[in-house]
Amino acid sequence: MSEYVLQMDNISKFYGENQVLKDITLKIKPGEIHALIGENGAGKSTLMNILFGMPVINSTGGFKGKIILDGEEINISSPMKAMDHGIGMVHQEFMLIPGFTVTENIKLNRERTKDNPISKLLGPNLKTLDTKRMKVESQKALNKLGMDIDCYSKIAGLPVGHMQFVEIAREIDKENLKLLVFDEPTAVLTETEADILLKAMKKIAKSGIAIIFISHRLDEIKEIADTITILRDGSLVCSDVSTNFTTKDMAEKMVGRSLDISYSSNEKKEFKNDGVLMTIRDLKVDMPGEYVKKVDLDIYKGEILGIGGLAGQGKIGISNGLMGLCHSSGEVKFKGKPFTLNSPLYSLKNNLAFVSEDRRGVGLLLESSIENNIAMSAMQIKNEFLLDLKLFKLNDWWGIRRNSLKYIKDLDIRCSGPTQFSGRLSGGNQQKVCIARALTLAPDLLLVSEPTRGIDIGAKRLVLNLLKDLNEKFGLTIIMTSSELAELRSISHRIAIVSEGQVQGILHPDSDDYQFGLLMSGNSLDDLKEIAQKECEK
Ligand SMILES: Nc1ncnc2c1ncn2[C@@H]1O[C@H](COP(=O)(O)OP(=O)(O)OP(=O)(O)O)[C@@H](O)[C@H]1O
Repeated sequence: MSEYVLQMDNISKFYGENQVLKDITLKIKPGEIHALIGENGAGKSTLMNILFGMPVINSTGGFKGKIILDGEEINISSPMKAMDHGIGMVHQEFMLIPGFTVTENIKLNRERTKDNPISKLLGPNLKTLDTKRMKVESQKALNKLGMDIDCYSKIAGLPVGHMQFVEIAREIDKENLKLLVFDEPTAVLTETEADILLKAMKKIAKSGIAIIFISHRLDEIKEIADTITILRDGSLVCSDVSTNFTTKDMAEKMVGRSLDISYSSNEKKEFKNDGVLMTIRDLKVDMPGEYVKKVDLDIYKGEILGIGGLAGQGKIGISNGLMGLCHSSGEVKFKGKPFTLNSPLYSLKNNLAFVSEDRRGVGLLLESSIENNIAMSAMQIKNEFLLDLKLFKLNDWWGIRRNSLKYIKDLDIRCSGPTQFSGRLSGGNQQKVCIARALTLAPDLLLVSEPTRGIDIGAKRLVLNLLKDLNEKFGLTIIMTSSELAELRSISHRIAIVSEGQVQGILHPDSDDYQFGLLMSGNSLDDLKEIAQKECEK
């Protein structure tokens, strides 16, 4: 019996001329949580795609090196083969079928069936689906993760956090599972959900299943990983037990230079108040899992308004409602004029731009180039990057190229060039393309939802600094929704906390942690004052 459940020996991979993995060796013991970290584009997903036999590997010339499972060299030519070998993968982007229920997704291709009179007569192909048993088993898998999700709900419409748990439940429901790969599982989760997941991962590892854990959240890696392997530009930087790293060490080894990883609060959080840009009254948004029940807010011209709160409380719904992506009602005024809800086109034409938390669903054309993706909305909405030749219009390729090169540089989009397909970028770099597209619209109000999700620690700072610069230099008004309070605090002028579909209160970013915590758990500003008064009297 081998000491390692998995060995990947001397793995190298080229995409065309570009060598994205250089002689990587990875060794994983049973029951170990092995973190794989590196900047966006370092090669983590490619290494895991090789392990999982993803078609993109074979169709681009295969790879060099050996994969050894339980001491035996194996050939993983497809994801099906990987699953047969007991390798499971929770993908960075969801692989769920939206029109199917939670149970149907968990049990897909592994359905339980039972006999009926016809199947008894004519053979097992005519057996009936055993929905009851499938539901019980799916529920059990979800319970193991500490999640209470209705197994009969359709996937479409579930909050992204819940979708993530369904993906994981599907994997742990498999009987021969030996190794489970988590590719940024907490990127779409709130802090509370992430805590639940980390605990569940520890439980899964304790049962003897090895875990490869890819994450950009270094604190959680420090918390649960036994071993850490760091990749940089396709090369292995080091691999060691986690107790030998501090969070700062990890960050510096990832980027190859010393790095200040603390979020500094915005030095001067004063903005020039040029009046109200948008008033929102009695906003209701019908976003499943993120219902907005009654929101009243004033957005000041030139401010960065942070919106925080726990998952499922409605913070995500506000931007999706204003952008017309979910049915909403209420009275909204923009620049003093009534603003029409429920029309994405109207919102875009009226100079709102949105970077969605769901970059694949609402975001990118994956089979189109980076430069097209960046220019697309401005072409469609504002007729930009088009040469008007009276009878017809031509794409202004030079303008499109120049614009994309600017954002590739400003946002440090790691790519082979502006013509690379967006679908072939790493997840974090896709997020940067979404941001570039929104900025190309030169909006009056930019709504960004979880803008640094899936982005590495160096790039995170870059994106936040960019938002801050746009605000300070050009007076751009920004609404940033985020699950990370530290991130909200670092650039927002005010932070609205949403709980139970309502804004519970608006705090200054330097307010104490406990004040944010109390608002998040449904207390009002009056409750806060009362609690503070009682503390004083003690
Ligand atoms: N299908 C593809 N064709 C060409 N190049 C690709 C393809 N997929 C990935 N790449 C390139 O391979 C490199 C490694 O990408 P990979 O997705 O493995 O990075 P990553 O470390 O997982 O990044 P992230 O943290 O952003 O997910 C990147 O330069 C990327 O542009």
